Amino acid sequence: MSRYIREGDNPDLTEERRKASFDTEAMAELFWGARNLMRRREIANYVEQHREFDDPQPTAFMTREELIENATRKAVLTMEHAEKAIDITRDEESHYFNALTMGIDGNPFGLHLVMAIPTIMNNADEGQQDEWLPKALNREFIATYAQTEMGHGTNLKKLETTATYDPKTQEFILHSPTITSTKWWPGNLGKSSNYSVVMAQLYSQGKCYGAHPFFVQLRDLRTHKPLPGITVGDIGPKFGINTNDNGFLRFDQVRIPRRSMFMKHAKILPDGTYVPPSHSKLNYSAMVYVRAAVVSLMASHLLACSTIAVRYSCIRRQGEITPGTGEVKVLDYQTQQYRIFPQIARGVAFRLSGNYIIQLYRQTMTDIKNGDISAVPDLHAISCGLKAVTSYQGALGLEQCRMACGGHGYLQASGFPLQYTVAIGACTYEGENMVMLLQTARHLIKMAKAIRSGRPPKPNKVIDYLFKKGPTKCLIDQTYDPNYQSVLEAFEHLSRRVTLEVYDRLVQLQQQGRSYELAWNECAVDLCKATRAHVRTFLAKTFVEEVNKIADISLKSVFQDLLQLYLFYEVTECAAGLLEDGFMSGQQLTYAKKNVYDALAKIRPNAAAIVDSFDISDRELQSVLGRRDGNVYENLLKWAQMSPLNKHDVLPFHHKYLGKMMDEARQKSKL
Ligand SMILES: CCCCC/C=C\C/C=C\C/C=C\C/C=C\C/C=C/C(=O)SCCNC(=O)CCNC(=O)[C@H](O)C(C)(C)COP(=O)(O)OP(=O)(O)OC[C@H]1O[C@@H](n2cnc3c(N)ncnc32)[C@H](O)[C@@H]1OP(=O)(O)O
Ligand SMILES: Cc1cc2nc3c(=O)[nH]c(=O)nc-3n(C[C@H](O)[C@H](O)[C@H](O)COP(=O)(O)OP(=O)(O)OC[C@H]3O[C@@H](n4cnc5c(N)ncnc54)[C@H](O)[C@@H]3O)c2cc1C
Repeated sequence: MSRYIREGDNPDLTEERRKASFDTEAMAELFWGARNLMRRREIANYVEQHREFDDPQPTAFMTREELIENATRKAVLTMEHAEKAIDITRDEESHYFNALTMGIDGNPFGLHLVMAIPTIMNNADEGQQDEWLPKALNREFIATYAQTEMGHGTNLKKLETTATYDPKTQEFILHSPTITSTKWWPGNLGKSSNYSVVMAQLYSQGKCYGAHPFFVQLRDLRTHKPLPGITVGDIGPKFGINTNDNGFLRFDQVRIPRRSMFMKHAKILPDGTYVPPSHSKLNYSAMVYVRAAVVSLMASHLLACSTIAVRYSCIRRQGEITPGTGEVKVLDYQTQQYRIFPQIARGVAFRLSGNYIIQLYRQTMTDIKNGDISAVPDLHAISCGLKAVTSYQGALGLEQCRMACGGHGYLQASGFPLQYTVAIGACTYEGENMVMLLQTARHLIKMAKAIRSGRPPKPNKVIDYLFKKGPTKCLIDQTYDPNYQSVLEAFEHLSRRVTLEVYDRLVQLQQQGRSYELAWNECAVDLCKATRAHVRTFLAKTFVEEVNKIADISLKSVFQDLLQLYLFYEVTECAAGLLEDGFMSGQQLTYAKKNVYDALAKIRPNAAAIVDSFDISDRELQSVLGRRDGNVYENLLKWAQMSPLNKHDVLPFHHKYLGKMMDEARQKSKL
């Protein structure tokens, strides 16, 4: 019996769990890996046993100051408990523990862990690492990553903060020369951090060498007051992540020692001589890390929101399908399935590619340490495209889940506002999505040039297919092929065609006299399409490869249903492109649609068990609609009764305004 079934649960949800064709626990093991799943359970138990991690009230009812104080309290507790609760050397355990204890809306250590420590690990030289890393890991300071300025986020070449080297004192002078040079956005900068990685234009011997990272103390270690010459604060409430004190920062001729510059790659010698790095973008590795991590992060958001939507749709009865047979669970409507199940499938696809890209990141960082930088452009290209596509599709998917839950989906109690507002940040941070799509397109255009000139680069799993000659006509038909060769070939065909077409147009525009840059801008929409097609191909192939590795037949069959849905849903999404050149026929599109509908029907009886197997606890979901026990209605009422507005039957200012107005209106009407 499923470990998710307990006495007192909503019977509709129990009925769904009993219907499953597979063992939920075995599926959870397959999804997370046996060891990880066991550790997740142990960590979750640990947190449940320590009630001090509980929020004093739902965070939705807290003011911003209360939110930040609560997050800070829990962050300190988290660090105090970490060594007892988890193996701190295992990232998976840290991420899970942190998510359970601190939630997803931000915490004072967010940027310290995600960007500052990776920058120290990858950009500090040995001496600097010896000095900074133990203190960073030991929480002797909290650092953030200050790069974006009020005037520039994308175009790093135009950052205005300067770091001018003074050989006489062997110091850099940090300065913010204009209002637009104010650092703006860095997470945890406003109030929590006392150190920061600061990106500034490096000047030495009268020459500018471009943006470089510096490690800068911002606040006094004892009083926590900003150091002389430093102005720092919170940028105010935002669309979401209001638990995070995203900040602003200005420097007024602040002097820092020469060794504050990160010197693993580029260096300034004491006399001011600049030593360039082996690759000009090695200083950007923390950004590459977060871009890669976003893919898994989007998987987590999608799987959490589809868990909420599926569970709620199992207990929500509304309307009849066959008149007179009683109200159905809303999950029985095909439209509901069409809204929610593709989000599950995409979540799984993102999880699988997310694992791949993080491994590639780790391998590339190791290679760089050993002096091999050859994988840097490939990692950059695929991580930019994946970050952009998964954050965008993730955002759309979360919104579908919310809308699938009707009015209650619009409540903060649903958990959707928190998930959505956190998730959509990823469309912008770490490189705005259009900009990221265009970065991948740069790489694709190089590949197109190589194809046209008949000189393929050295073999590479991600782009090799571009150099293949695929079928000239789509081979999708009604026969079942577990390798989905014809679908993958269709995606490859679309990617290859769009890439080559936009390359040819770029060349043609230049032949007509446009500069490369102007031609590029005229082709930008299609360049983004090429990236999307390439990323779709990558996600799809990774999904197929991973499903083919599953040994257990009953579990494999569930994954195959999700894969079928994923692939044919993507075919329908890019149908215009496949039909445009006559590669796919209308009949084949009809087959694809039929495959989507068949997959929805196959997934339907397993849906509740599938989302259970993602093993997302109520503590993580923070959702009344997505509760494991399905007891939504009584808990919605309890939740509303906790609203601070309900502390008073009559609001203290009622008689001052509305009461007075109505009294006066009544008086007047009596006259
Ligand atoms: C369940 C799993 C949970 C896991 C949880 C784990 C971690 C948490 C994950 C998520 C984080 C959560 C919270 C954190 C939230 C927010 C943090 C946000 C932080 C930030 O936003 S920091 C600021 C980020 N800013 C940017 O991204 C700026 C974007 N701009 C750029 O990157 C670049 O300027 C540019 C647009 C890419 C262009 O670069 P530029 O310097 O102008 O160079 P060009 O001359 O145009 O290009 C030259 C050449 O270099 C290539 N290039 C560019 N960048 C890179 C790179 N990084 N690596 C390699 N190569 C690069 C470029 O493509 C060009 O190549 P060519 O060969 O074509 O010339
Ligand atoms: C939640 C959140 C957290 C953040 N955390 C941090 C942090 O910790 N540290 C930090 O340093 N920064 C942080 N940022 C800043 C973030 O990295 C930038 O906002 C982001 O890189 C985009 O830059 P921008 O805001 O200057 O947008 P702009 O570059 O001004 O972009 C505006 C619009 O112009 C378009 N555009 C710009 N350039 C191009 C181009 N070359 N081609 C085509 N279109 C273009 C974009 O599509 C975009 O829609 C954060 C931002 C957010 C929202």
